[in-house]
Amino acid sequence: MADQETHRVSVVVVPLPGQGHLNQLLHLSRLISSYGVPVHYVAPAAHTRQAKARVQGWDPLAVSNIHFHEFSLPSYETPPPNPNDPMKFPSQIIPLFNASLKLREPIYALLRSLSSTTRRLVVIHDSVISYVIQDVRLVPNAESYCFHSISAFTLYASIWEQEGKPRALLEPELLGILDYLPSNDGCIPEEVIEFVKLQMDSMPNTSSGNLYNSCRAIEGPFLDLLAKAKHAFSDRQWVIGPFNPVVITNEGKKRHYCLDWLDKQASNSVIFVSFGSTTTISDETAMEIAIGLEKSEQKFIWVLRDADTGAVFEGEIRRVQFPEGFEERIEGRGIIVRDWAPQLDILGHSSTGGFMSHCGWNSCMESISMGVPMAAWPMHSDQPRNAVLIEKVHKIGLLVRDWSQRDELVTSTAVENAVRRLMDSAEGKETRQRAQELSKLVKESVMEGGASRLEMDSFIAHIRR
Ligand SMILES: O=c1ccn([C@@H]2O[C@H](COP(=O)(O)OP(=O)(O)O[C@H]3O[C@H](CO)[C@@H](O)[C@H](O)[C@H]3O)[C@@H](O)[C@H]2O)c(=O)[nH]1
Repeated sequence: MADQETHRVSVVVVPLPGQGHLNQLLHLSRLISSYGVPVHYVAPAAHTRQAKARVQGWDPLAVSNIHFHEFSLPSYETPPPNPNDPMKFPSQIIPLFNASLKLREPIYALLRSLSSTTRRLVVIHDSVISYVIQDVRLVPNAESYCFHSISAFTLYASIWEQEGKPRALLEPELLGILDYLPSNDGCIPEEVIEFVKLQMDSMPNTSSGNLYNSCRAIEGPFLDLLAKAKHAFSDRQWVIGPFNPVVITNEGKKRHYCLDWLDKQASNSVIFVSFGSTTTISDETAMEIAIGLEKSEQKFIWVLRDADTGAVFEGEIRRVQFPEGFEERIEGRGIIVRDWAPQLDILGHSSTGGFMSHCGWNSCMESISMGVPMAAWPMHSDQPRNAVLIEKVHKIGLLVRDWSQRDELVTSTAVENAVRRLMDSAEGKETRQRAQELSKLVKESVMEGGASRLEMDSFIAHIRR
């Protein structure tokens, strides 16, 4: 797809420096660069390194037209996560988010210098870091697009609530879904609500459109509602997900040992248990998961790592004490990974038949793309609402624990039951079948002529106009 006219447009992407955000915009950079458009990826140095080291399914070093701009930040506190905090939001990274606001000036300087090298400068920024790109309005040939890192369903639900839950214009089926909305209590601390508000207030009122890492096959009705809703100062939208590759090529990359283990397991026989990059569970909960997995008698890969800190490559790996003899008893049946695991590769492996997840939006999109049904255990942020999309809307997962019971300990019996239901029951089989059907539609949507591919083509044509 090489382009003769790459000099006509350059793209700058600005993620929030957290894994779930860095990852999506790095995948999007790959998609845009595949049209021959140069992309400038802007983040603090450690977080650029993080994004590149962790991305799966392709090699960012092999793509010559993604340029990484690594900025330094003023020093900020990097406390460890607190496993016993009942609020599971990763408060330890708030100092990093606040320090990132200092990127406003260097980003403005970068935009000014790139502005003279291109006819049009396109800035794609995460909605929750709008503050740092607000000077885009001072760059005459620049225009900005807002990327939403969460599901359209969750975004629409919050707009609907802010508007006082109007019912008049909504189809009964959609109202039925919105009526399931779990409370936002316990999702996000006050400090982060204030941080997000600052970002919304900084959003350029000249924003040229909204970009979603979603797919009409997954969230069509909610994307239509968002197109009509007055938010983010623009009614233009492009729905171009999944950003993650749906076919994985890891040529040349060292293979993780758990993939070799998966090669030896039967199709759909392994449950993958992982709670993303922002959740730290208590020793007590880890103990319940251990006992539950053992009692379920199912094969598993369990990623037992603490959430990232603000200094992503520093900090100790916590070791949880397991029940006596646990690790010997599960040998051959289960693997515990204590560091970063190749989640996309694991979900794409034919032996993986279920995913116990916190329902971060990346995890949902990756699981849906790969056709893996979920056992939803939302922890914070948008996750309880994403779980509604998984469990109620598409019926491609079940709940480990309802959000209304978030203050109670999830027992080993609850874990065992969820694992058995998903991996070893008629209900689990039907759930997996639905997940595989949805995956097929999602994969088709990013192929030539598919809905997401056409919208991506249209976005590229629009920025090259
Ligand atoms: O050992 C690991 C752990 C995580 N991942 C990857 O890390 C990403 C995690 O992203 P996500 O599933 O979205 O979870 P969080 O890291 O918790 O993401 C934050 O950001 C998301 C996007 O805004 C939100 O939806 C979440 O609620 C929020 O917690 C995914 O791509 C995973 O594949 C790995 O590859 N290996």
